[in-house]
Amino acid sequence: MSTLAITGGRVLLPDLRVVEADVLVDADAGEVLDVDESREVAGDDDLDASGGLVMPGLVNAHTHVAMTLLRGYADDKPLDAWLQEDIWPAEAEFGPRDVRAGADLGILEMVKTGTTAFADMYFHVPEVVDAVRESGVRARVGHGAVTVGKDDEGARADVEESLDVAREFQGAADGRVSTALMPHSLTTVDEALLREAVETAREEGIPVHFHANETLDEVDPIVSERDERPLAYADDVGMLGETDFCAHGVHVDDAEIELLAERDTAVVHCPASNMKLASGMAPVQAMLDAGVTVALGTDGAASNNDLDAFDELRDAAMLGKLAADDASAVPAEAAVRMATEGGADALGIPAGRVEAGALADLVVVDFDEPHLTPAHDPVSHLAYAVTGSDVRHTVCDGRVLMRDRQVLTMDESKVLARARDRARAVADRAGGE
Ligand SMILES: N[C@@H](CCSC[C@H]1O[C@@H](n2cnc3c(=O)[nH]cnc32)[C@H](O)[C@@H]1O)C(=O)O
Ligand SMILES: [Zn+2]
Repeated sequence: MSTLAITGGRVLLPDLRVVEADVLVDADAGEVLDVDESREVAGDDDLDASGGLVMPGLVNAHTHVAMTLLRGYADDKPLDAWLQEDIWPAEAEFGPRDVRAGADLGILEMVKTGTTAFADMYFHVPEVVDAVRESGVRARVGHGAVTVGKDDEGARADVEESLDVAREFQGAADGRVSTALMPHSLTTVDEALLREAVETAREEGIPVHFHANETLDEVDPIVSERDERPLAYADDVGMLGETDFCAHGVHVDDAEIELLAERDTAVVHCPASNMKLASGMAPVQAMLDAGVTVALGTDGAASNNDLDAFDELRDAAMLGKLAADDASAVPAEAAVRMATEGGADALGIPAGRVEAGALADLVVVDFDEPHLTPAHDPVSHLAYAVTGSDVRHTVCDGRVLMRDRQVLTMDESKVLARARDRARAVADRAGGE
């Protein structure tokens, strides 16, 4: 067994207490062996955490990672117009190599800003899997299926591709890749095809991930056509299981919140995307009060416009107060839990906590910075003052991916150059800016 010791720092424990301790990791099994307050650990390799805080790697539980190529491509529009007029025409120009370049760029950004696991809904998924494999991060991936605007054959093929991808890549990259059936949303996938695919997913034990109740433009037609709330429809289709997770949950009523809690279906809150597209404010404190598992997601880089999960943490704590009209809503501890164990729960991975037996998905945040001084309460800083650029080391599955801000598994300048070239060519083909 080879071991990694993370020494000299403080450690964020699962109960959110912060103690002086070293962390010993089994680098082969990718697991935390010990959190040692006596500071007597020694490992085959050592990461210096002095002046820093060892904490769980953040989980970005909803993104479209290759959309980094469209960062800043189209801003300042509502969801529907933004997707139809700008994003979908540009994405129609994406080939596999574009998705790979965008995925590499997004993963590089996430590793540098302390995210160790993410959920990704996109297309050309084999490219995303390769990017995950080579970079060393962890992800639950899926093919986003859309049937609107397609003929019967094309619609069925897209939904089948989503099932096929989920079957094929489950367990890839030494188990760091898991999968889900990913119907895009309740309004963009045909009902009969949706029911059939979800039934198959249930039989085969495949989780389901989808966009839900993001905007009123999406909720209102369902309510008027079906005379039921979107999540009642989703429940009837069978996509609110305990391994399932939906993104957004902005416009949910009390009965839908109850349903999510009863079914143990996680909601991925995406505050920056919801603000930028003016989608609305998710009732996060009400969901937490009802016992819903809430995770955090950046959504794609084109509606954020970065993949820094620490930004998301801060936005969640801020927007949660505004939504509840209560400054005590979504306190720092709740936001930190959403970004760590909430995300791990949504993705179904035993991470998000620094304790023996958990996955060794860890980051070290530098606290020796002007904007983090003094540190009366480190958890407050994590929610309100830390940014992704404060991350010193990133470890995933027991392997050091970034040491002293140097990413070891990717060639940073090459990734940036390739992404710039690919993004420019996509924009040219799409006739954009
Ligand atoms: N197979 C589909 C692709 C779906 S991938 C998932 C899609 O979600 C889109 N997307 C990104 N952000 C959001 C959002 O906030 N709400 C809904 N869709 C989004 C993204 O641009 C991407 O097209 C097709 O052939 O069109
Ligand atoms: Zn999305």
